[in-house]
Order: sequence, then structure tokens, then C-alpha cells
Amino acid sequence: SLRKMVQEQTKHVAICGGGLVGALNACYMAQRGYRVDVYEMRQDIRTQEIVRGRSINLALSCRGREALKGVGLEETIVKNGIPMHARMIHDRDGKRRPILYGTRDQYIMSVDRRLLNEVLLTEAEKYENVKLHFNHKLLTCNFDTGEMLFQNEKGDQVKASVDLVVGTDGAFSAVRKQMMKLSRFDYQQTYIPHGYMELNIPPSADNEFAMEANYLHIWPRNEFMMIALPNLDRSFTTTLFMPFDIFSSITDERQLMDFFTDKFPDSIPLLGQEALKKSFLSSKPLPMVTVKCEPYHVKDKAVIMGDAAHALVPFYGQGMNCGFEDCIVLNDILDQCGDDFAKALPEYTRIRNVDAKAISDLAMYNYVEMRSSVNSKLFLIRKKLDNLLYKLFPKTWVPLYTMVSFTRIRYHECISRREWQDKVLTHTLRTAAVLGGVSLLVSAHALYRHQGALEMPGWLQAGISLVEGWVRG
Ligand SMILES: Cc1cc2nc3c(=O)[nH]c(=O)nc-3n(C[C@H](O)[C@H](O)[C@H](O)COP(=O)(O)OP(=O)(O)OC[C@H]3O[C@@H](n4cnc5c(N)ncnc54)[C@H](O)[C@@H]3O)c2cc1C
Ligand SMILES: COc1ccc2c(c1)CN(c1nc(C(=O)N(C)c3cc(Cl)c(F)cc3C(=O)O)c(Cl)s1)C2
Repeated sequence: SLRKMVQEQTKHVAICGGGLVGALNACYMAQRGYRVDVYEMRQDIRTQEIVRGRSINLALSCRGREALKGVGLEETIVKNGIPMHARMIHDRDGKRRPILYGTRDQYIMSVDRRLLNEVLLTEAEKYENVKLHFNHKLLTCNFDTGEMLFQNEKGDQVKASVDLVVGTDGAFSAVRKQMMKLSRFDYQQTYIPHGYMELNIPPSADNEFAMEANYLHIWPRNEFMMIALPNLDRSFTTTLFMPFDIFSSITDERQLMDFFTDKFPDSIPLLGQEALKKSFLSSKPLPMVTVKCEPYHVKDKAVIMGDAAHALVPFYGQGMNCGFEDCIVLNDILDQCGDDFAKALPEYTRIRNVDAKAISDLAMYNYVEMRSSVNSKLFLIRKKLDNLLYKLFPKTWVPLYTMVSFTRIRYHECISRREWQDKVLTHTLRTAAVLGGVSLLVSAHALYRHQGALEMPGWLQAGISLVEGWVRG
């Protein structure tokens, strides 16, 4: 029949992992007219009460918004988020200073992870060519036949076979695990010595935000850091980042209160002393892993995206934004290749791998920088210098975080442009220093001559002869 014929022609894809990236990608592939089956190992979160142990709000920035726009969801998500126009830096004596992200229209959004996932799943389900299968955990998949083996909630094994397996099953991806068995598949993962723990700053007594609402609150303390993003219910989800061995050294209320009084004194009344004790001492810090791998595809049969392909440390707020941008990149390539997977998948690896590695390096660099040098003073100075230069030379001096969070400049280009800026800046500063130094020497020399001084101080002599040598050289 015609229906049978059409079914034969229509690409049939399986999306393993119905998290943020999988649900969004289901919308993209449905838009392309593919038959899409989404297999998610957890239950339908839309029927669930609370999902614990995840960063329950996230910073959505330009790349993620563009991806949502591509399936008509940007307004829906932005409507349910809170704009953050600046960081609010909390220093140890409780002083707070804002640092704008840029101009009025340059802001990032705090969005609720669960709401985002629910909206994406519901949107995907609206397509008649999309079917969601919850409680289906992928066990193995065969990249020659496209056959997959799932385990459902009853423990039974369920088979399916498709034209394309899409692995969006997160940092501990089962699809990637299968790919690791293939030859010439490069893989590396690193757990960092820091863990993170979510705390909560509830609304104040009169049900208002306990701090300024439209800010990304940061308590940078070198080795430790706390970050708070606002929620629609006027609370702040607060994430404490600290080395695991420090977490484990705080075992009772006294140690906890001493630590917070010393490091984050202004946060104690905000978190609530009793609530802080209860949640801190009853929670376990969670690990953070970074994964790099290559290639992202297997022939014309499988591709991995999102954390399954590139798990990042969260110190740039780009993990989800990067995974969402993966969907645009693949969709554009499928346009260019006329949905020919044999061409599109290798092209996806060729384009996306270098960018994912770049943002992975940037996030790790930020982690190292944060951990070593960034306290509130330095953070302020660095960002203010960035913003000043950006005001003076808006075309040439675009701060790195602006390129990453407010443009779709390819991640690896953000790094090369930054390196160029660094060269220009160090050269300019060196020249300015030399010119400044030379003019200082010349004017000092003239001053001494003018006053008829016979012999000049040693440093001036040395400086003059150095300059003469340099000019002659
Ligand atoms: C503390 C913290 C803060 C963060 N902050 C930000 C931020 O501010 N901004 C930002 O952009 N990103 C942030 N991130 C990163 C962001 O959370 C991830 O990048 C994002 O969740 C990745 O989405 P994903 O769909 O690729 O993977 P996941 O969200 O992990 O989804 C994977 C899905 O696959 C399912 N699954 C797993 N295995 C199987 C299997 N075998 N079979 C079937 N289904 C399976 C899982 O149940 C899950 O639903 C943060 C991360 C952390 C840890
Ligand atoms: C929910 O848990 C988390 C955890 C970490 C993050 C987020 C949410 C959101 N994050 C963002 N980071 C940037 C950024 O570009 N940089 C350089 C920053 C990096 C760090 Cl670590 C920081 F603390 C501030 C900035 C800053 O500039 O504000 C954004 Cl822009 S958003 C980090």
C-alpha cells in the first residue's frame, strides 16, 4: 500500500535518552519527517514528584536559546525563566558588587531543569511521528544491523531495529560504551577532585526573593565556590563546589558553622542555620566528570550528542547549551547532505568534535582558574577590565565569556580569537610600558641635565644606555 511504501522511505531513528538533549533532538528529527522512537530509562518525569540530585536549575544562554528557537520553543522556555543581567559577587565581609554581563539586552536565563525537560517531552509527543517509551533502558545496540536491546520496568528484554541510533544518554552513555568496543575510538574521562552539593535559599518571610532576583550570585573563594540561581518560586538553588576531602572533613554542626562563618558568612541567614545543617549533613556531594571522545558516529548507523559525546565540568554553564547547539549543527548538516546519513554523520564529527573539545578545555580552564586565583577582588578586576576594553573596542575586544555565552561563534574560534586578543594586549601593554618607561627616562634625564647635575644616579645611567642600545639594536 502507499502507507507501506511511505513507511519504507521514511527514516526510522531511535533516540536513546529522553533527557534535555534527547527530547530536543526528537523535535528536530520529527520536523525532518523521520519516524522517531524515544527510549528513556527513567519513568515519565511528568508523572513524577521530584527528581533529586541534579542541578535543578540551569543557565540558558544564546546557543541554547537558538536551538529552542529552531523548534519554536524559545518563547515558552524564556517565559518560564528568570533573566540574569549580571553576576552579584559576594565577598567575605558581606559586600556585594554587580558586574554586568553586557548591555541591557545581553542577559542569561535561569531555567528549571525539570520544567525544561517536561516542556521538551510534551512538545516532542505532539508530533504524530514521535513515540516516547519510558522505563526502557538500553542494554546493547548493534551498529551493523541497527538492532537495539532494552530492559523494561518488568525486567523483560525488548528488541527494536532502526536506520539510525542517536545516543543522547548522558555522561555515562550506554551507546558510547558500545562505540568504545570499536577500533580507533578515542576516549578519555577525568573526575575532578571537587564535588558539588545543592542547597536552597528559600523566599524571605514575606515571600519575596531573599537576594536580588535578576543576578547570578557567586561567592568565589579560590578553593571553594558557591553559586546561586533564582527560581520562579522566589527561592535560589545554591550549589556549593568544594574538594571532596573538605566535604568529608565537615562531619558535625560545629565544624559546618565554623566553616560557613569563615567562608560564606552572609549566606548563613539566607540559607537558614537549621536548614543548612540539616541539608548539608544529610546530603552527599556529587562527582563531576569530563568526557572527551572521537569520533561521534559509527558509519551511517549511530551518532552521540550532548553529555554522551562531551560531558563538561559546569564552570562555564555550557553543558546543556552545547548539547542543544549539537542539535542545530546536526540538523544543518542533514540539510546540506539531503538526509544521507553516510555523508552527514562523518561531517558531524568533523565539525562538532573540535568545538566540543574547545568548550571542554575552556570549562576546565575556568575551573582551574577559579580554584587557584579567583577570589572576589580579582574576579571583579578581570571582568571590569574585560567590560572596559569591550566598551572601548567593541569590534575587536570581545571578552571570552561574551563570545561563549552571547554569540554562536564556534567554540574553537572563541579560543583562537582570544589568543589573538591576548597577543595584541600583551604587545600593546609591553609597548606602552616601554614607551612609558622610555619617556620617563628621557624626561628624568632632561630634568637632571636641566638642573646641571654632574653625575646622574646609577639607575638613570643604566636606563639611558639600555635605551640607546635598544634603539641602535
Ligand atoms: C552542577 C551542575 C550544574 C550545571 N549547570 C549548567 C548550566 O548552568 N547550564 C548548562 O547549560 N548546563 C549545565 N550543566 C550541564 C547539564 O546539566 C548537562 O549538560 C545536560 O543535562 C546534558 O543533557 P543530556 O540530555 O545530554 O544528558 P542528561 O541530561 O544526563 O540526560 C540523559 C538521559 O538519558 C537517560 N539515560 C541514561 N542512560 C540510559 C540508557 N542506558 N537507556 C536509556 N536512557 C538512558 C537518562 O535517564 C537521562 O534522562 C550542569 C551540570 C551540573 C552537574
Ligand atoms: C547551576 O550551577 C552552575 C554552576 C556553574 C555555572 C553556572 C551554573 C552558570 N555559569 C556561568 N558561567 C558563565 C561564564 O561565562 N563564566 C566565565 C562564569 C563562570 C563561573 Cl564558574 C562563574 F561562577 C561565573 C561566571 C560568569 O561569568 O558569570 C556564565 Cl555567562 S553562566 C557557571
